[in-house]
Amino acid sequence: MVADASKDNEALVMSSDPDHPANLICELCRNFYRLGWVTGTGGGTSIKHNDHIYIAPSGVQKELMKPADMFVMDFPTRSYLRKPPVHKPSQCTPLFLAAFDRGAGCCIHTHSQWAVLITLLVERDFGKEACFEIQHLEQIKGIGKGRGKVGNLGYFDKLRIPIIENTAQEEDLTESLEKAMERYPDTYAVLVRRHGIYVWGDSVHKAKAQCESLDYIFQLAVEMKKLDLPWL
Ligand SMILES: CSCCC(=O)C(=O)COP(=O)(O)O
Ligand SMILES: [Zn+2]
Repeated sequence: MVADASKDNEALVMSSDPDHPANLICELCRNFYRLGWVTGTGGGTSIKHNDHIYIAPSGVQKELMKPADMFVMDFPTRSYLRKPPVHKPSQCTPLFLAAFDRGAGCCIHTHSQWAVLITLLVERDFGKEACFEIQHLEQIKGIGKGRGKVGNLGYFDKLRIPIIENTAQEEDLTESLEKAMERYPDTYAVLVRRHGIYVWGDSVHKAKAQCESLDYIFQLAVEMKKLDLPWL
């Protein structure tokens, strides 16, 4: 039986376990705010736990969220089990779902300035999907080889992160994000020009570690560009 979303269903989000997804999203977003990843209500995080998707509200200060603010969706039916009446679910929801459809357990969306700068440094190639490419950095080992593949990239592997063009509304990014995921089946991230990045992983731990590794690489790549050092 599917629960009635109009009822509070507080039990779905109230837990003393710090690893409960509703608690984790709040804790992660507080930390991401300090990194400049979810500034001014932008960005966010969603977690899939078994058949439940935990989604933050839209347009709220992500570092101030409480577990009771969380939406809970039933993944197989895409119906809401819990809808806090004062909010709408994140506009990023269809993009998070695209990652969950491909086996992710957590998806992080940041507005990191390093990610945005990378999208400005990689030229738009009309008719072709733009892609950030870099090689020979130790931190590349922080990124998985791809869905269904064991282990992480090696020092001599090339890291490729596709870049899609921004749209007026976040939801309208879904189609191009899905196309980029199909074109780059091994990627765990997609950059959005002049906007930010979506990063996912099999687990919360992996999504967070990959997001941190990528942000480090993007910052380094921007500094390398300033010094005229090659990425490849
Ligand atoms: C200044 S934020 C603009 C919307 C956006 O890009 C975003 O990531 C936030 O979406 P949400 O609906 O989760 O607030
Ligand atoms: Zn955004």
